[in-house]
Amino acid sequence: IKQVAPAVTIVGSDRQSATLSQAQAHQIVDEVTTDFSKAALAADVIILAGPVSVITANLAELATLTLKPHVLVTDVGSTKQSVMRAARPLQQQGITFIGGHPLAGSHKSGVLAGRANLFENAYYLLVPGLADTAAIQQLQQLLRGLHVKWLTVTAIQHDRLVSQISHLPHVVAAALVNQTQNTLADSPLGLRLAAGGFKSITRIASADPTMWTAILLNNATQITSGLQGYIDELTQVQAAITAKNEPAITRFFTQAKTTRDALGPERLGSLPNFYDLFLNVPDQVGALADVTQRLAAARLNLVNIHILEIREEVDGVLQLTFDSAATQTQAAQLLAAANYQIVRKS
Ligand SMILES: NC(=O)c1ccc[n+]([C@@H]2O[C@H](COP(=O)([O-])OP(=O)(O)OC[C@H]3O[C@@H](n4cnc5c(N)ncnc54)[C@H](O)[C@@H]3O)[C@@H](O)[C@H]2O)c1
Ligand SMILES: O=C(O)C(=O)C[C@]1(C(=O)O)C=C[C@@H](O)C=C1
Repeated sequence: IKQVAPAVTIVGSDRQSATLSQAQAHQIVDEVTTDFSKAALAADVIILAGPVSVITANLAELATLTLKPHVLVTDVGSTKQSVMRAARPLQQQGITFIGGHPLAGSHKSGVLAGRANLFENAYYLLVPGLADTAAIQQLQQLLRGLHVKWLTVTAIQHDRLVSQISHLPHVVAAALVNQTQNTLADSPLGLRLAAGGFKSITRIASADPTMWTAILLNNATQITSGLQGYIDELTQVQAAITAKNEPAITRFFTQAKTTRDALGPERLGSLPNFYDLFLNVPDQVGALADVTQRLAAARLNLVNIHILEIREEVDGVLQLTFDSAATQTQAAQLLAAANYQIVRKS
């Protein structure tokens, strides 16, 4: 919002004053307050961004206030049916509410984990409920700096899809970490041996427990049903291993590989027009700075930079994302000439 509409005054409200000071110090917000209702009464647009359980409580509180009649209320919560239910009393007063959910983010939380391009090219799901086209356009106009792909869904569709592609994976990652920790508790090396595979599948186990507890409680039916399907899948492969059923095991992996390969490499959102370069970087102080300085000196514009893996005393893999094939090629030539090993281009 700050980039595209600098004249808008953004008031940040949070229960933690340390969070508010950080947000203000980094000029993410103009004003701060721990008094939610005071901020709400003065607002033209309200974006609720606490854990889902806090969003539903916020909606109940908003219904007790006399808000500006033309206020637009929205949220960014990861579940939508309970949020839309909690918004009903507000809607009954004629206040516009649009459910929202940007489908991107990270396992990090806190105000400094955000960045201006966090949602670039990601899907941003909208559940308009009773909101009209003008209100949806107003929200999209305000958030145009996110450069997202808007998609309208119902709350039921939302919770079903997201339970499978986001909520279930978080449960699986956390369960795997806990089970590994328990199994290797008696081994001094234990988790220290965890290599790339374990780390890639469990990155999201580092996500915020408060946020995820709220999500599981607010999408319980869908998540428990997805979990049952997942348990069934595990039971089938367990039976195939016990029976030494080689074709069944190979089928299990082949089916998964075909589906996963079709998703393409990891990239921002899923727009195909990004060009990635994966290169090995030595585990040395300043390696990252050296790469970015070389690109900057050659005026090669980076869309994103992502450290995929840095293992102690071993090279790490850096994913550099460019917005054109020409920039990608120039960057590859420049870095190869500086003795960086290009692992792959995609
Ligand atoms: N992290 C992600 O990847 C992601 C992506 C899309 C949507 N979401 C959703 O966005 C919302 C925020 O997630 P986040 O990752 O930004 O979390 P976060 O922890 O970074 O931010 C949540 C903020 O809410 C504040 N808060 C908590 N309880 C509060 C209360 N009772 N009153 C006032 N403030 C309170 C916290 O102090 C914190 O500053 C959640 O609903 C989450 O489900 C998260
Ligand atoms: O990439 C991550 O770390 C995330 O967990 C982001 C993620 C997801 O599951 O994809 C998490 C929750 C949100 O509601 C949307 C996005």
